[in-house]
Amino acid sequence: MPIAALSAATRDDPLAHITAPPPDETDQQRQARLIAEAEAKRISDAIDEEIQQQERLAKKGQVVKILLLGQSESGKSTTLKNFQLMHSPKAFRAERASWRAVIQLNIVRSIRIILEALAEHQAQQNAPRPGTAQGPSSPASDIKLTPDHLKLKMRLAPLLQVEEALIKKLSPAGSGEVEATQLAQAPTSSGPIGRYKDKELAVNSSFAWKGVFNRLMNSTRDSFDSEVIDWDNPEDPGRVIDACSEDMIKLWSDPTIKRLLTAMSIRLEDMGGFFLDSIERVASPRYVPTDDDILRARLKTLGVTEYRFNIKEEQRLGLGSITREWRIFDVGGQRSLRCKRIIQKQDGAAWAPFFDDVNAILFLAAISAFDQALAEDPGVNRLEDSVLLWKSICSNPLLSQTNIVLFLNKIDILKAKLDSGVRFADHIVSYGNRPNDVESTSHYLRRKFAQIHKEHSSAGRSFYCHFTTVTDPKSTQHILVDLQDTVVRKNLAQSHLVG
Ligand SMILES: Nc1nc2c(ncn2[C@@H]2O[C@H](COP(=O)(O)OP(=O)(O)OP(=O)(O)O)[C@@H](O)[C@H]2O)c(=O)[nH]1
Ligand SMILES: [Mg+2]
Repeated sequence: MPIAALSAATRDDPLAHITAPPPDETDQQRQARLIAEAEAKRISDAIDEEIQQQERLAKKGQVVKILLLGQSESGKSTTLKNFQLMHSPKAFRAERASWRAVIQLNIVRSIRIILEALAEHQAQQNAPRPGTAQGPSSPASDIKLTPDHLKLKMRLAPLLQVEEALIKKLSPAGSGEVEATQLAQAPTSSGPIGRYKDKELAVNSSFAWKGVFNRLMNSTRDSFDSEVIDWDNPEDPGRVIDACSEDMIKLWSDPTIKRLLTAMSIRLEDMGGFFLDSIERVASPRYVPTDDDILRARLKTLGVTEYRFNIKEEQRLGLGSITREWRIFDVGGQRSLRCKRIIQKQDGAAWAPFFDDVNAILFLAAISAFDQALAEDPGVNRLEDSVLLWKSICSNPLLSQTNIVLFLNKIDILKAKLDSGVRFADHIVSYGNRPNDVESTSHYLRRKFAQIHKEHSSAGRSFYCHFTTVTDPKSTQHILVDLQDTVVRKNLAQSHLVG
């Protein structure tokens, strides 16, 4: 056909030229051609739909859902940070500006606890009340504060105003996402263990607090962006913290104050967000948090947060390389929150869409907390509460098919506590006169948790348990790789893909 015979549009499209119907096509031929084309389209659409369906199914099989459970401060969010550090280190590091503010808040909280202890001691010295924790015969009663201590206390007072500024910074106006009020509450009279624990900054699930530093969060750069922190801003809380750093060091290293804190059973170094041993570095004007600092920072979770990672499995299980999406749900462990949630789950209500097809539960128990009370209920021993929670998870019929991996966490604090002379058997009477060392106590607890698992799990559920210090990224990441393997293997076995 001469080019001149084609329409302008067809001339521009060489394919149209090839597929165009013959110019001398009869009505019959045209009819047959249209039927053939319709049939070809039907087959092509069916193939497309089949491919899409396969993709959907494949995707479904490749999503792994993990639920982090355990009481408040057991280390759930810290475990999640380890996942982030492993699988999206850039995003993890891009949040450093936000964590800097949290760490500053953690420091102020530690100082506040000391200043409140000094005030309490001072009040007791001026007007001793018999029968209280600091009555005349208490271990603290012979500790005398000097005028220098009181001057130090006054010089550190501006730090308390910094607290307010930091909370404001971390709670964007009108977001409704952050419940920061708990930090400024008056101390309760629940004794040394529960006294200070309820004063914490807590964030809601959507992490709007990090939005303040959004530019940095979205950055793909691995370096710290000096645009995000206005180092020269006179309002930057870091300035007051820097100005107070020498006095903070003096306060924390003072032997009388150390003795007073011990006498009042306040072990700041065991609490989350403890940075007083690194004040010089952390309070320095251009401080940028390290990975370890972020893992040690404390920010309480409210609600549920979902994180997604793509995890590539290299040649494991002989199936070649495959990328799976992992969804990890971090649940606030404070008692009121978790009870409500679990009840809701048992009712099959609000949480069902999240958790019905969870592949594994990662349960954390802070076994160093054997001598501590719950912040939310000072009459309850933390370890006992953790064991009861473990029992309720193992025996929950809705979770009977879900694999559970147990992390007996905070081994480092357990060791430090026992080494400092705290006796395990004084709090866990059933321990009897076994050795007061980390090896014996941790294995004793492992057996307890295993026994409950055996008695309350459905038949055939395996017991997976690790001793962990999740603030140590190196050892934790080994364990998480192991966990990934276990979960994937179990998942495949349940889908009858492997034996
Ligand atoms: N030394 C030490 N500190 C730990 C360990 N695990 C967690 N922490 C610290 O304990 C604090 C509490 O940990 P989180 O991960 O916030 O606890 P959580 O279970 O998420 O607590 P909620 O959000 O209240 O449910 C943080 O400051 C952590 O850095 C550990 O193994 N050793
Ligand atoms: Mg948390």
